[in-house]
Amino acid sequence: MSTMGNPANVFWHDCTVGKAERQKLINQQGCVVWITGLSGSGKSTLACSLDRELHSRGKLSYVLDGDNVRHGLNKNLGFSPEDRTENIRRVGEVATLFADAGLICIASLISPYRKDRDACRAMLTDANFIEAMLLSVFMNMPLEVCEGRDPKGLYKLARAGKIKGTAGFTGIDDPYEPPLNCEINIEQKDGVCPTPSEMAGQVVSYLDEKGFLHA
Ligand SMILES: Nc1ncnc2c1ncn2[C@@H]1O[C@H](COP(=O)(O)OS(=O)(=O)O)[C@@H](OP(=O)(O)O)[C@H]1O
Ligand SMILES: Nc1ncnc2c1ncn2[C@@H]1O[C@H](COP(=O)(O)OP(=O)(O)O)[C@@H](O)[C@H]1O
Repeated sequence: MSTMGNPANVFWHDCTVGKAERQKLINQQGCVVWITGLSGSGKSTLACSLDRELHSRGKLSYVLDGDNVRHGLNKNLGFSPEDRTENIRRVGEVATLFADAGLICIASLISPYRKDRDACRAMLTDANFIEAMLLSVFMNMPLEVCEGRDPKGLYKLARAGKIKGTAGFTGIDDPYEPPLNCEINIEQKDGVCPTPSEMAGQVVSYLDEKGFLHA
């Protein structure tokens, strides 16, 4: 099975209910909040906090978390560079469908390679709009902080050379390429990390300011 290009003899079929009508129905604009950062940087924490905050405001959102998606849709993928690229591509495609459905899709993945994140942004850039429908959030936490948290004990395993398979562990022996430009940068101030609700608040303010919270 080839994942490159479009299969032959396959044609696009449009339905009469369009994105604008769906958005009007739920009074919001479909988009993707893409959270990237090292393992332990707080991606899932922010994703859940943001999901809850949007829900409490009557906005429909859905979280695509790397760890969770790897239990189903992407269960055949590992952590080689090729597999990570395919992981991000598939989640990017699913997130694009959710955004087209009118939802605020929160994608939370390490997504370590710039070219893969750029490809997702390109999927979500509509020629009719100046701004992309993807809002990139960088969990800009130092490796020492992430490693200090180590809730799953994976950094410990990585340092001991016990991560199985051919792939390295991100930040230890596999690269993480920080975004060159992101819409939101979450970082510590005076050595203190913002709380989950402060981080979510930062994203909600941005979504509100850009008009995504109304049709
Ligand atoms: N080798 C290696 N490198 C990085 N991460 C690893 C690895 N092996 C397993 N894990 C666990 O997988 C979670 C990251 O999955 P992602 O789909 O977000 O990764 S990626 O975007 O494809 O790089 C990651 O979850 P988070 O800690 O939530 O980031 C880890 O729990
Ligand atoms: N803003 C925060 N302040 C303090 N601890 C946090 C914060 N965000 C996350 N954590 C803690 O850090 C650990 C890793 O968070 P998690 O959201 O699982 O990260 P990731 O999804 O990037 O691996 C968890 O134990 C979580 O409770």
